[in-house]
Amino acid sequence: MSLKPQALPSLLGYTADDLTKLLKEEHGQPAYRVKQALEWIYQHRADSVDEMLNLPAALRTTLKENFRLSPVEFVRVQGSEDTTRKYLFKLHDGRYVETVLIPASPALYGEKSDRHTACVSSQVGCAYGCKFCASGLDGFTRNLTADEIVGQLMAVEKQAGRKINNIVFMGMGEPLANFKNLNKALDIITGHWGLNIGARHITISTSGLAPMIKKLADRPQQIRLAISLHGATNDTRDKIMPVNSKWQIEELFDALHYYKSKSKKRITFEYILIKGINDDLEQATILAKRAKSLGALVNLIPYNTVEGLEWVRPSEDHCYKFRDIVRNHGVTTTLRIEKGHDIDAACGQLRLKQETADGKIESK
Ligand SMILES: C[S@@+](CC[C@H](N)C(=O)[O-])C[C@H]1O[C@@H](n2cnc3c(N)ncnc32)[C@H](O)[C@@H]1O
Ligand code: SF4
Repeated sequence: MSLKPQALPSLLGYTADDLTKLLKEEHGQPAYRVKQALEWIYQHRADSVDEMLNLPAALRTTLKENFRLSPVEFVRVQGSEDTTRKYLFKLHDGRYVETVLIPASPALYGEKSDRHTACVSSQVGCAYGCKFCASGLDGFTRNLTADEIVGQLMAVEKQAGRKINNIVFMGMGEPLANFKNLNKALDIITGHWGLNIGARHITISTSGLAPMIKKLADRPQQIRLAISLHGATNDTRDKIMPVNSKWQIEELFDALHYYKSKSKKRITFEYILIKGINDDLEQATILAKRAKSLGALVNLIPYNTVEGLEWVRPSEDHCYKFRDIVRNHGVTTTLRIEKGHDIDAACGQLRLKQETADGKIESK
C-alpha cells in the first residue's frame, strides 16, 4: 500500500499520555479504551484499525479517518537470513531511511549477547559532515519524527519475522540533534505500555554534542552512550569531524564525566581506523588514557569504504597493533570487523543510491 503524499499522522508516535488526551479528553472515551488501543498499536502491532475489534465501531471509523498506523513503507532489503540485513523504507514525503538488522552477535557494545539488534536512523541526512561518513555526504534534509523512529523498528520486526531486543542509534543522522523526537521515541520504546524494551538495551551514538549529552544524562532511565570519537586529540579530530570545532575534546569529556556521574552504564568509544589519518600509534596511547579516565570501553572499527571518498582501512596487522596498545593500558577493547561491510559498506549509502535513482539528488 502506498503512503499518501499528505499522509495522516501515525498512531505509532502516540505515547500513553498522548493517547489518553486524544481518546479521553477529545473523544470522551473511558480510560480502559486507552489501554485497549495501546495494546493494539504496540503489543499486537495491528496493521489496520479494522483489527481493533474490541473498540466501538464509531471510534474505529474516527481513528481510520484521522490516522494511519505505520509511517514507513518497505522498499527493499539487502542481505540474507542470519546475516546483517539492511532495509530501505520510504517516508510520506518520498524520502528514504535505512534500518539495519544485526543478528545475534557476541560481545556487541561490550555485552555478551544473543540479541537481535536494530540499527536505526534518526534523521534524513546529517548536518555534521564527518568526512568518513555517507550519511552527511549530501547534507541534512530533515529530522525523523518519533513515529518514524518507532516505525522503523516495528517494520523491521515485521519484515524479518523476528523480535528486536537491542537498539543502537547508529544509522543515518545525529540523534542528539533531534532530541525532542528522540526523547519521545525513547518513551515509546521503553514504555511498559509501548514496545517495553529496557533502557539498558538501547545505545545512543553521538558525534559529541556536549550539551545534549548532559540532557540525555538527565533522563530518568539509563540509556547507554557511545561516542564517535575517531581521534584522540583535537588536531586529529579536527581533520575529520567538523563538530570538534564547536565542542572540543575537553568540553566533550566534561559532559562525559557528568554523564558518568549520573549513570552506572559504561560509555563506549567508537574509533574508526583510517589509514594515515587517525591510525598513528601515538593516538592509541592517548585514546587508552582518555578511555581509562572514564572507565570507557573502546570499539575499533576498520574504515568501511564510502563511494566518493578516497580513504582506505589500515592493514589488519596495523589494526591489531593499535588494538594491543589500547588493551595493554587495561582498557576493554574490541576490534570490530563490520558485518555490514560486504552488503553495502557504511550506513547512508543505500538511501543515497535510491534518492539518486529517483532523481532527488545529483549523483556524486
Ligand atoms: C552513522 S553514525 C550515526 C550516529 C551519530 N551521528 C554518530 O556519529 O555517532 C554511527 C557510526 O557509524 C560509523 N561509521 C560512519 N561512517 C563509517 C565508515 N565509513 N566506516 C565505518 N564506520 C562508519 C561510525 O562508527 C559512527 O560512529
Ligand atoms: S558520523 Fe554521525 S554525526 Fe558524523 S556525519 Fe555521520 S551520522 Fe552525522
